Amino acid sequence: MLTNEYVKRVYAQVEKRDGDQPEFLQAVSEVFESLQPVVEKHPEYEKAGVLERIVEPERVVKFRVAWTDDEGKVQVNRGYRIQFNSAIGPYKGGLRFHPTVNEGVIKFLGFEQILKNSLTTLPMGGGKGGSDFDPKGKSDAEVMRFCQAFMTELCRHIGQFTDVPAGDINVGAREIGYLFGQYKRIRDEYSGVLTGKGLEFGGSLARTEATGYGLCYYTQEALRVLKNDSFEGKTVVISGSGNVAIFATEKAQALGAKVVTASDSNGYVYDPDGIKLDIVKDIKLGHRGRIKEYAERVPGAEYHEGCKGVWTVPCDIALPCATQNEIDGESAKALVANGCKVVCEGANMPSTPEAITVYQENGLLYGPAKAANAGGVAVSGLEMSQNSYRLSWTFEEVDNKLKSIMENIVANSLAAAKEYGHEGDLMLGANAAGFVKVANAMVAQGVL
Ligand SMILES: NC(=O)C1=CN([C@@H]2O[C@H](COP(=O)(O)OP(=O)(O)OC[C@H]3O[C@@H](n4cnc5c(N)ncnc54)[C@H](OP(=O)(O)O)[C@@H]3O)[C@@H](O)[C@H]2O)C=CC1
Ligand SMILES: N=C(CCC(=O)O)C(=O)O
Repeated sequence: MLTNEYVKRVYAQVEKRDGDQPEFLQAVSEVFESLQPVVEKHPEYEKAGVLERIVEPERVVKFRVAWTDDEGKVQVNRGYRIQFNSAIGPYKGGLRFHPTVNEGVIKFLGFEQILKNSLTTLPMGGGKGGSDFDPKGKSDAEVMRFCQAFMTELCRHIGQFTDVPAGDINVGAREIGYLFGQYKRIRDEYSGVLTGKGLEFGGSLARTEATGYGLCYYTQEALRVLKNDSFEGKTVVISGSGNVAIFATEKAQALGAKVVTASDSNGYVYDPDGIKLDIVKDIKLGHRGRIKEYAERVPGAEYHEGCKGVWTVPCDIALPCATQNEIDGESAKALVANGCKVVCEGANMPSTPEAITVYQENGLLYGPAKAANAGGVAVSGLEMSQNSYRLSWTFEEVDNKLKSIMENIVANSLAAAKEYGHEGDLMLGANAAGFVKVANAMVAQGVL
């Protein structure tokens, strides 16, 4: 609940101005609740208007994307790039291609990205972009033509020292390659303007694995510090079967857990013997199939239509890795009833406020997305470092840096939580720790 007058006043402005953007309001509300003890301790932030400024993007770019499909029919989509905050570095954040994309969704993602990027301690500001383009069912040629049309406009606004996009939902290696090629063609510039690039043209080893691996490094460290426990012998429920889910599964299994689920937007599979990741990779990475196929290929595995049921599967640890608001209050209660003690978020904002309340009331270890899934953007930052050095580090070098960054995020979150009177609160600590660095930079740079 908001009680601090400054926080309440600014949030009321956001509600008035952006009332048609529910996901953005949800993201701001959670952060603002955490920041109340911070602004009370730092009156200089109110004097400098930091909250009023941090909730207003520095720039919103919205553009038409016209392209032709394989039948020669003209298609029109909307493109966005929201350059939210550059106080601590160039704008940095993913691109999402999904029919649900609108300005409010990109603003929630971009706002989360500001604090997430700060937590990595790397010099990256916050931004996000994407389009309502749906790659599902499109040919490679159609995806290429869309990406080329999208980048033809976007390239006016980005650059290695200005704004560095990367992947997110439905933007993977294929899309980044097409986007990179078009940027290079138009700007005649060979630079690290995107991350998640192919290894042949400046990509970083371990970037593909980074978000999922980082989620598990974060969870493992939080379990060690707070519960003197680990993944060893635990049953884990994971949602999604894309980039984050696949590599979270891989690392959780490597750390001794049994992962029993995977999902996509049609439904989920439950494998009591443990997910066979090679089969999931073949389905998803090999031929872009549906997760239903897993149950047809694996004896003993069950397929269930609809995604919500995944949260009724008994587990010790839940790692949501699909999309925002996939766990509501009812699903959170089901998790608790079935023994879940840990929820760490791989997806961005996958828990509703009601779900978070259930976690807190039942004493679950809750690792918020902006901290737990920061491994992806962290290795993106390391890709930018390698591009600047014009050299490549080994997988082990990058993976070791990633693990250290994620463990550091746990430590800094807990230190901030203690400083602001909420010892052990990983959500408040992450919001506070991420915010203070950005706020201090905004104060130092003047009112702009
Ligand atoms: N890629 C990255 O570097 C990072 C991603 N994230 C976040 O992680 C989450 C997953 O992203 P990523 O793995 O990259 O994306 P992918 O496109 O690789 O995978 C997304 C997965 O989530 C499922 N999904 C997407 N939308 C919905 C929906 N509305 N309902 C149910 N399932 C859905 C997809 O199923 P289907 O195939 O049927 O659509 C797919 O299995 C997102 O929240 C993203 O913002 C966070 C940090 C970094
Ligand atoms: N989609 C991402 C990754 C962003 C990036 O690597 O720039 C995220 O942090 O949500």
